Amino acid sequence: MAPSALPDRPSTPSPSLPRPRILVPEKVSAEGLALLKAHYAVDVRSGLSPDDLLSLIPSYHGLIVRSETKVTAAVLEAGHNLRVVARAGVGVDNIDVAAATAHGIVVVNSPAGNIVAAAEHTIALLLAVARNIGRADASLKAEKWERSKLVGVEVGRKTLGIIGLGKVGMKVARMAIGLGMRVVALDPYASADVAKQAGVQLVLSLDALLPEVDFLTIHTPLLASTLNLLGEAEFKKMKKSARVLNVARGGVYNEAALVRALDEGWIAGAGIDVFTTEPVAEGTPAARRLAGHERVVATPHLGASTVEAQENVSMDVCTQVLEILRGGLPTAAVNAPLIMPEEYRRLQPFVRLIERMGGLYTQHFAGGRGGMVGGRRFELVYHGELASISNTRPLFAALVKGLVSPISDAGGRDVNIVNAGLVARERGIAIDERHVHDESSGSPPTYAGLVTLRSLDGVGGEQAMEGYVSGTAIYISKLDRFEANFHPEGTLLILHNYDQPGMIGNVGMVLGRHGINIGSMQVARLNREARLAMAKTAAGAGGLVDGPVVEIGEEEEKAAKEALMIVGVDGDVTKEVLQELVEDEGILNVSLIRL
Ligand SMILES: NC(=O)C1=CN([C@@H]2O[C@H](COP(=O)(O)OP(=O)(O)OC[C@H]3O[C@@H](n4cnc5c(N)ncnc54)[C@H](O)[C@@H]3O)[C@@H](O)[C@H]2O)C=CC1
Ligand SMILES: O=C(O)C(=O)COP(=O)(O)O
Repeated sequence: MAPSALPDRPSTPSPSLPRPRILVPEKVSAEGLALLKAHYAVDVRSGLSPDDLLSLIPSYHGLIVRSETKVTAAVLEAGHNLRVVARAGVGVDNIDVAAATAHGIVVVNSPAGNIVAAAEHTIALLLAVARNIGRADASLKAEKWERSKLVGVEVGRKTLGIIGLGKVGMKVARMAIGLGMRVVALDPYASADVAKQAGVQLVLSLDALLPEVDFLTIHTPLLASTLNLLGEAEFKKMKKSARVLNVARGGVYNEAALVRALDEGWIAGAGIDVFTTEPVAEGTPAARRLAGHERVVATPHLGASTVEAQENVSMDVCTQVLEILRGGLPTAAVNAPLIMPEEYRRLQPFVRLIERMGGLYTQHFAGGRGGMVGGRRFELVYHGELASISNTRPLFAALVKGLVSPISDAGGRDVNIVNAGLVARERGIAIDERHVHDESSGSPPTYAGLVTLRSLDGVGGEQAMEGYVSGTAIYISKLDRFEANFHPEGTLLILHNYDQPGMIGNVGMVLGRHGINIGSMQVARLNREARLAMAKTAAGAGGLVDGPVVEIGEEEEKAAKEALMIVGVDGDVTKEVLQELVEDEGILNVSLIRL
């Protein structure tokens, strides 16, 4: 997702708006931060206490953390400007994701940036535990020479058990097979085919796994279902010579039980990188005893701490933060519909188009009044290329965001793709989606994809709008009964007027008097169906419904010449300006649209 592929949003915020601010309370690699520093104010502040974080967070729009910062519900509540929390790594157990979702804050991570590092660290601990590397090093530094006390075991031809055969687990499996080990794994969600191809034997229960293994490693996330997955009963089922590893999360092995298993000799040793409470020195007695145990090789959560992994995760998350703060979509959102990078380029212009259509609906048809959007039923119809897209969740969410953003009073916080579904339900907005594959259905062949938005129970009958994407540019091609072709962008005045001489000049004069610059102007005329309907009504009035000669009265003639004037403006359009415009001869109404 190169920034150059981004649509036409400004690459830096407008100078009149305060620069968005990003807080980085942990060590995050400079490569990614440099990307952000070009656009935003980035404050790297390590060593913050939880109270410091709470008091600082209200002025930040983005927060980038690793595993040390606890992003609690209180922090998310206090961060009323926050739009994104980025985890420069994999595990998000230090972030209250549910609270972030409720507040409409996107949580992103780097799902693959550090898996090699984590797998290699696991292998490092495996060999260190097998060959007593930690004790040997300490002993030699204490000027001892204890060769006979430090005899190890080989890993080749031994059995490694893996719990959690995901990205890290699978990498560890391949490396272990490379070391000549037999690998057995337990993961109820793993693909049997993938496991088989990698030469890993899947088992179905802990009971089948534990008595078999010489080494055991866990690579699951910390979840309610994995907390204390192994306790005293499980350690007792293992061989006395077995050694266990943990480069996933503290708590999957019950720490007190593991200490007891080592003390009592139920197992022979452990290699531990992660603890229930970190840093360990300030942690629980069990965590401290584990780290200090002579049969344990302990490292201070170093699994992801390689130069390469830190560069990867930093680039991954900073690119997403940049994108989100520009109004774009993340590629690895933990709490939002996931858009794969290959889908991103294709969907992004449509997401923008549909969001703008929603904004246009609320501000033009509903006049910015929330009551006219809430409780409504909409139909979103995808034509052309768009009709073949099966994952339309981002498009659906974009419509909700567009409809609700202009009337959102959620403390000024933007509605985004994370909380859009929730917001729609709260406001009683229903959206039906329809895919129209028929090319002859009205989709002009040059359009990459056409979208129709209808309000099915709009006041005064059905209201419809059409838009399309060409390249990365977006256009509105129909607004109710009018054929248009304008970019739904910036500040627009949409004037509904009689199509008579002098209209453009008058509007120009009013705006000029108020120092408002016109950036673009377009006249949208009634579409064919509207003109035909008009003619039929007129003919009906004259009693000549299907007759060749249609007598059109003065009023009908005027109505047949209705048009929309779409004026792109720079500068502030006040209520007074709108009033003056609407008082102009020939203007039926005016709406001010900010997109
Ligand atoms: N120590 C460190 O610095 C690092 C730690 N990690 C941690 O490693 C863990 C794994 O990361 P990934 O492989 O990227 O995650 P992943 O999501 O790719 O894999 C996790 C696997 O665990 C499996 N699983 C879930 N519940 C299970 C259960 N009850 N029994 C058996 N299997 C279960 C899932 O099916 C999945 O295949 C995460 O907790 C992550 O935070 C990751 C990177 C660095
Ligand atoms: O990515 C993960 O899940 C990790 O545990 C890495 O943690 P860290 O970023 O090194 O604090």
